[in-house]
Amino acid sequence: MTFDLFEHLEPPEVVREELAPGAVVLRHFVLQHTKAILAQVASVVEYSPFRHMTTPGGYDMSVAMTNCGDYGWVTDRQGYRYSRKDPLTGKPWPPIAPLLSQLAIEAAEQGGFSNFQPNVCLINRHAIGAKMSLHQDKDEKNVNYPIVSMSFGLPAVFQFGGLFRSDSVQKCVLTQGDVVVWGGVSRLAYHGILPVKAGYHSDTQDCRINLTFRQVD
Ligand SMILES: O=C(O)CCC(=O)C(=O)O
Ligand SMILES: [Fe+2]
Repeated sequence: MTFDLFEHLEPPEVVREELAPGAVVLRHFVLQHTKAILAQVASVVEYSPFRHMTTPGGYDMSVAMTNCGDYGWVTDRQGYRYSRKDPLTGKPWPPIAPLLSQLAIEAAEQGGFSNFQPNVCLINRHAIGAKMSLHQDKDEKNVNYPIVSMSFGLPAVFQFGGLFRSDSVQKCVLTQGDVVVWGGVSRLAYHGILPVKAGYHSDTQDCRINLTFRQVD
């Protein structure tokens, strides 16, 4: 018989924090699914391992990445793009598990976007010190769909700005189970992650895991 310590606990209360028009943080939205989601990440990683990709400018990214879905986001000296095949394995990326798509769709709905059918899940692993500089997610053919981002493990400071790199940014700490949804007039907002501070999390040890769901076409 399996015994789940948390089986009888009430799901945690979801707290909404509006960041900007079309952009919201849903605190704890996927917290109760952490173990199942991280198990799915582990099975993706077995098939398509984490790797440090190279930017078009020739720098290795500090964040290690992999993908699941019909396409995966990749970068190398040739540029940023979506690719049907994992360049490391030469094979298609593993599929997005139904639980992951379902939760991403529900989060998008809570964010006010009811038309979302994700076909890419980019998985980021931030070791201590890893960061993601301010950028726009703009490699998707269709930017009418939102981005849904789920965070696990070590906390990180998420920066969320405006449509220009020079716009001021809001900072918010994302912790395990938090989901950020941005779309509509905020879809092309600049955002990033400050270097992850040293720490230990019992579910992810010395790293942060982030999943961003996208519908690229
Ligand atoms: O790690 C995060 O919270 C954001 C990730 C991100 O912006 C991206 O993968 O494009
Ligand atoms: Fe991004």
